[in-house]
Amino acid sequence: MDRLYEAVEKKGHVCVGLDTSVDYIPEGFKKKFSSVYDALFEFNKKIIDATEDVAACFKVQIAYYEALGIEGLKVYKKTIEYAKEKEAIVIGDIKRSDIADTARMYARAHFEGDFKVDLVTLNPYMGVDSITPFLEYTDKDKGVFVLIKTSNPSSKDLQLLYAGENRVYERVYDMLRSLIEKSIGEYGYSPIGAVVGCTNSDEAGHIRKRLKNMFFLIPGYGAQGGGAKDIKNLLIDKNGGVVNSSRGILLAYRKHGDERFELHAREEALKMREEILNEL
Ligand SMILES: O=C(O)c1cc(=O)[nH]c(=O)n1[C@@H]1O[C@H](COP(=O)(O)O)[C@@H](O)[C@H]1O
Repeated sequence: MDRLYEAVEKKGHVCVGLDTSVDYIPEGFKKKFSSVYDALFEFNKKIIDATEDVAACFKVQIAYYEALGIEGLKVYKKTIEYAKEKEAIVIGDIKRSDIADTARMYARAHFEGDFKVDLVTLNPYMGVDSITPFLEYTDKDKGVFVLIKTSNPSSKDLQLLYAGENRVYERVYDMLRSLIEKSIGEYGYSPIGAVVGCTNSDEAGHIRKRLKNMFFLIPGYGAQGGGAKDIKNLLIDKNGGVVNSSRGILLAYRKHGDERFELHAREEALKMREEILNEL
């Protein structure tokens, strides 16, 4: 998390989401390759090349690759490796949750194995023992983002319910608090971060105050309606979070009526960075 904090200081708040659906690849570009998997990897490479100096990190959403089977997972692996070659910080958006022994295998798969990344997203629904196996890697420079208040409309179905005096998402924080407090890094953040969408403007200020020492992964920007104005209340002293945009960046070219996707992705990422900084 310290490295992510430093990346935000250096490059701004943008996290480029590589949720690359094959349908997002321009036809002209796709035609240059004999397989859809090559097209997918080359598309990701060009997006990484075009945005690496603007992006604090990349988030690779595994579902888009899993959906294509083994060959898709090879592209997931190669995409992570390519970003790592560029010394980028990579979040594996895997949203896992399972009993401790199984969680240990997920942790091994995504922190040590073929799909090795710096940070992963976790679903806290199964309780603290589904999270702790991942924390065995925090001394190896790894971290996690736990879903707290997500960006989707149905996040209110469970996360906003009261469990006693506090809402469920606050209880998730309370469940993690002692682990957070014993692992604070150089800039005041734990390797246990929080996913908090920027579509929750009513709760944003309260969430930021309540979730002490958690660095935020903030999705919902652009395609889901979140904007720069929604970010300010989720940050502290202009840092403390990265803001993800996936479709907004990958598909920026479609607004321009040409296929220069890397150029438009870069422009979109620059614009997003600027818009956020202007609000802070
Ligand atoms: O954990 C996430 O990244 C996540 C949490 C959340 O609350 N909402 C959310 O949209 N996401 C992810 O963030 C990305 C959003 O994509 P876009 O809406 O295209 O920018 C997708 O990869 C989602 O899976």
